[in-house]
Amino acid sequence: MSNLSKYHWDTGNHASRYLFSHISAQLPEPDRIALIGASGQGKSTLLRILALLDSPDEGDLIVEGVSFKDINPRQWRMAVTYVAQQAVMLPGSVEDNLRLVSRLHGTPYDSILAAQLIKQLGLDYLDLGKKAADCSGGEKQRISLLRSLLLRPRILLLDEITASLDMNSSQKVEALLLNWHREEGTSFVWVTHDLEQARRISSRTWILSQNSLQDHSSDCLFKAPVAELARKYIQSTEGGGH
Ligand SMILES: Nc1ncnc2c1ncn2[C@@H]1O[C@H](COP(=O)(O)OP(=O)(O)OP(=O)(O)O)[C@@H](O)[C@H]1O
Repeated sequence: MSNLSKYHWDTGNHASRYLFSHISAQLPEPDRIALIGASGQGKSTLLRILALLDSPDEGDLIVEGVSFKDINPRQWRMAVTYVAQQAVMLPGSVEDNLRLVSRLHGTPYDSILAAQLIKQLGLDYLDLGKKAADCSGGEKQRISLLRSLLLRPRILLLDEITASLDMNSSQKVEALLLNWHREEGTSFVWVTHDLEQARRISSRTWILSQNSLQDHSSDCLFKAPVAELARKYIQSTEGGGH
């Protein structure tokens, strides 16, 4: 992304007209990014823009040399896939939900991969014929992740996807995604409020704060004294974008 900006809904009520302003970052090679920042800084909005579910007001997004302006958004979303915090289940069974992705994109349904992922995510007890709407929040979250992985995107945008999971399920998701990154070369940008999780899953950490984006090596960032880290993390609340 290059010089990306999003204006506030209502510029009149804010010190700045920007939710975030002229932010840039590159993924020169497959990478693991944690995206952190105080509530309301625009992390979800940024992920939604990266997936073309919302539009930037300024700037450009480029994947493999192609600007978002020159590509069909559906094709873009096959390569850059957003996994929402509140998983949305489509009508029908769990299996209908998993098959939907291939139906939509005209690709064959990889039932072997689906079975592997179901197991790795600890969902093998689940009856695939069960109505997806009747699943628990944590089950829906994992089904929605699985649905996205079946697309084999280049970049996964993960919005607090372990927020409603117990520790054991959360660890399974982390292990699966780290392994997926290693084996498939998929990059991810993972929004989390859990700094320990950010440290475990990322090689770089982006901090969205005071309308701008800081890019840190996670190794260096998480070696910093806690007070320094907390200052970097929360300075956004001290009269930044709001
Ligand atoms: N153009 C805009 N698009 C999206 N959100 C906007 C816009 N202008 C202002 N906002 C406000 O900015 C905030 C951005 O919310 P968003 O969910 O992106 O933040 P977040 O950093 O993900 O927060 P949280 O950590 O609480 O999930 C919201 O309060 C929203 O109403």
